[in-house]
Amino acid sequence: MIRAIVTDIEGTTTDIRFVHQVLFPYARERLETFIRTQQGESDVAAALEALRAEIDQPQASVDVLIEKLYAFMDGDVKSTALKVLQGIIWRSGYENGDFRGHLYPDVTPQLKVWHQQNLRLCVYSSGSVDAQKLLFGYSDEGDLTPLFSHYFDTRVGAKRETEPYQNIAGQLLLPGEEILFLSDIRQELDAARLAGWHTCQLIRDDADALSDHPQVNRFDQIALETFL
Ligand SMILES: CSCCC(=O)C(=O)COP(=O)(O)O
Ligand SMILES: [Mg+2]
Repeated sequence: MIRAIVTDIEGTTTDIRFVHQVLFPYARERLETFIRTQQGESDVAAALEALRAEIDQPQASVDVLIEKLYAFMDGDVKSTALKVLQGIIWRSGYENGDFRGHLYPDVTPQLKVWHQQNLRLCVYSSGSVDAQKLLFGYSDEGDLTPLFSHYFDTRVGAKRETEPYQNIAGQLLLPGEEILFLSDIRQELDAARLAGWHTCQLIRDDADALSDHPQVNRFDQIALETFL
């Protein structure tokens, strides 16, 4: 019996175009000025130290770090440090009303149904936990953060590896067979299944439909009783 649903964001709850055409450019345009002016702030300084550790260059200058961050953005590298910095930059965009978190129209009604049914709802995204809370807190549908009990990002591990799914199950105090993972990416679903989780692939727009995971186009097509 499914007791917790863990959802990905990009391509699952949210249009990839919102992430790649709105969020990523917003952070990219502001990144260099932001780092140069805010590097003394404790959260930014901590992220820059984390980046030095990620690239194994403890003495790296701010210029080197900025260059590395641009390379990561170019390659859509899911660097934890980059994701933390992007999340900090996005806050002003949400707070100023420059954009709101996109959600496919089928997502919020189904999350509310599952919440009513006392299922635990969680997020696992490469975006930082703060960025996840911003997206759902300033969403097209209002503040949805009360629906979620847990948020996980790459600090628990990379989404295409199995260990993070084992860690998340441990934190939820649930066996894998009581957790359903929703994602558009086959390799993430493969990793979750290896941890014993149930899986369901969201096929939105032109997503990769080649997988042996159960597939749906919308959240309201997810029938929990079929995950035995
Ligand atoms: C929290 S919204 C930004 C998502 C993001 O930065 C990203 O890289 C997409 O990751 P996901 O794991 O949701 O596909
Ligand atoms: Mg995704």
